[in-house]
Amino acid sequence: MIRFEQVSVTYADAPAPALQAVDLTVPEGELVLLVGPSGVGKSTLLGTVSGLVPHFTGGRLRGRVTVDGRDTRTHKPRELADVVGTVGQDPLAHFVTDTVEDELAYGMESLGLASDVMRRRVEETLDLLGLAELRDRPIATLSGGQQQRVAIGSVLTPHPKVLVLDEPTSALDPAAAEEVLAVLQRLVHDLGTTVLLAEHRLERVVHYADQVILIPGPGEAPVIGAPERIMARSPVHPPVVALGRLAGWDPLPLSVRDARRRAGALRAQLANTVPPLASEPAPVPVPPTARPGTPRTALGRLLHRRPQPTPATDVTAVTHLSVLRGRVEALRGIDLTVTPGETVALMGRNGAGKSTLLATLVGLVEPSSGSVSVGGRTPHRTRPRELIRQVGLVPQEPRDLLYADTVAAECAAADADAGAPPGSCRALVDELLPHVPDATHPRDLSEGQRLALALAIVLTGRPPLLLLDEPTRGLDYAAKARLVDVLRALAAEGHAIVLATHDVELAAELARRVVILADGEVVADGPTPQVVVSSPAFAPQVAKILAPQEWLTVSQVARAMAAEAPA
Ligand SMILES: Nc1ncnc2c1ncn2[C@@H]1O[C@H](COP(=O)(O)OP(=O)(O)OP(=O)(O)O)[C@@H](O)[C@H]1O
Ligand SMILES: Nc1ncnc2c1ncn2[C@@H]1O[C@H](COP(=O)(O)OP(=O)(O)OP(=O)(O)O)[C@@H](O)[C@H]1O
Repeated sequence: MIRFEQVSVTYADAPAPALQAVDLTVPEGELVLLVGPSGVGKSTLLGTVSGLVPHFTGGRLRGRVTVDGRDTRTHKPRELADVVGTVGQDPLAHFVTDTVEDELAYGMESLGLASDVMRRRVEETLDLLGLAELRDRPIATLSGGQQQRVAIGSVLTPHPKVLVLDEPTSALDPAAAEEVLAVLQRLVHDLGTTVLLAEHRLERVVHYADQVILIPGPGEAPVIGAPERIMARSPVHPPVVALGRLAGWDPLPLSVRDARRRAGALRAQLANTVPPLASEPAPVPVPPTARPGTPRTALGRLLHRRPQPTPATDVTAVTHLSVLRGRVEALRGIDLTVTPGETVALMGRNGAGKSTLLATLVGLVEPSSGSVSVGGRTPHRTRPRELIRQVGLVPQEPRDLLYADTVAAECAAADADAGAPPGSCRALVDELLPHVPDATHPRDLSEGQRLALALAIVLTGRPPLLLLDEPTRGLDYAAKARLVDVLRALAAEGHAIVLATHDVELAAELARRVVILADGEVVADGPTPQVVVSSPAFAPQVAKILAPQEWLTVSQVARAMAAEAPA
């Protein structure tokens, strides 16, 4: 259905091709998963199928890509629209109408479908993706995950033969991600649709794939094959595969169910070992601003070189907080206290109120009742200049924080805003991610680079309370591990960290405490193992495989096995 013949793509002014020597075929009626580390050209490959590369991105495409026999270079994306449905990494940028229902109908209208067909498909899709209650809502008022569902729904309604999806579950809660993948699988099985999708969170998708395409590194030729065969050698792989490799399981399991069947011996081996703490060292009961002594980490030293802001009181406290957004009661009666050095994961389904809670802590949203105190101040009544020394938010879309034309200008502005010496923000960017060029427009950075820049800008103010909204969207496993190191270092320096996330693996790795929101209320709040191990939605893969034992991550198991091994 999709054929790549000797395809290479070189963007304007790029020193090397973003994609090289791609020669493969995606058969009709299969779900094919595209994997590889960040920046190897996955989005570029998907773009050549929908025609966005090179028609919209510029650059030079060599070789030939055909979809259902049509050459994507000679057909404009518009002329491929009846065959290919595409969801990009940033759905918000591609919405064309204002409300949910209109957006679902738009693609069909452009293709001139009969109105009774359109009506039926809109209803079907609203149900399929759990959007019925939101049908009249302006898209701009939806939560991140709700918007992503609309974007997926809008490409399903025209029933294209081919679906091309770039990280379609990145903003979805775990249950919604499973539902969307089940829908895609149904289209593949029942309608013979061909699906090509790129995803970083392989734990969510690999067991649905008929085949996997791996691009192992920049400029390297892709390989395609059965998921088990590719996962056995892939540098990016989900925890279930990492555990399988560690335990020497052959064949390698791809699903929790297969792994549980093989895990008897490992469970017995670990039965008498108490899982070491997966997360950061014990909380430091002193706020970062008042902490004496020499910081232990490079990042800590970097942060400490800067002038100390006024000492803040230690805790963040939210009491009986309720928030109204439009007519939606987004938060109801929330009580929450966060102490210095604590890392808290805020989880819950799409629309549960996580982003709203973070927005309230930085004063972007006013409580309708109850109170919020951050460093002794009430956020929405505090001047921004003063507040950035108490609390910083890295938003779900880091782009929302970036205004300047270059990385250098962003950093200079951040230094000035925070009253930090020139060069402070830039040094932080380098620490987080080397080789981010000064002169690049933030728009042209990769997802991971943009996140590093946003994080550095926020950290320049050295806020004792750091908030991150879905910080692992678009990050590969290596970048995620770096982010974990950085956040652990910050927690060790006494920063309090609250992260809203759907990434159960990140929460298991990083957070000592998990708070679960449902429909605007706190429904669970406790130590990570206790909250997540028995939860089908929020348990990480290792917990599901080794339950009822309370192991959360592969690194915990690896440490325990190493400690047991004879010297
Ligand atoms: N429009 C563009 N102009 C110039 N360079 C680009 C453009 N889009 C992507 N690139 C560069 O091409 C390379 C491949 O990018 P691409 O987005 O395809 O990678 P990816 O594998 O999808 O990465 P990620 O997993 O981070 O999304 C990167 O080095 C990127 O900076
Ligand atoms: N401006 C607004 N007007 C009306 N409703 C809104 C507005 N902003 C948010 N909401 C609603 O408030 C609820 C909470 O949204 P919020 O963004 O806090 O959820 P979330 O838990 O962060 O979701 P996600 O996981 O999808 O990011 C959702 O039902 C959302 O649709």
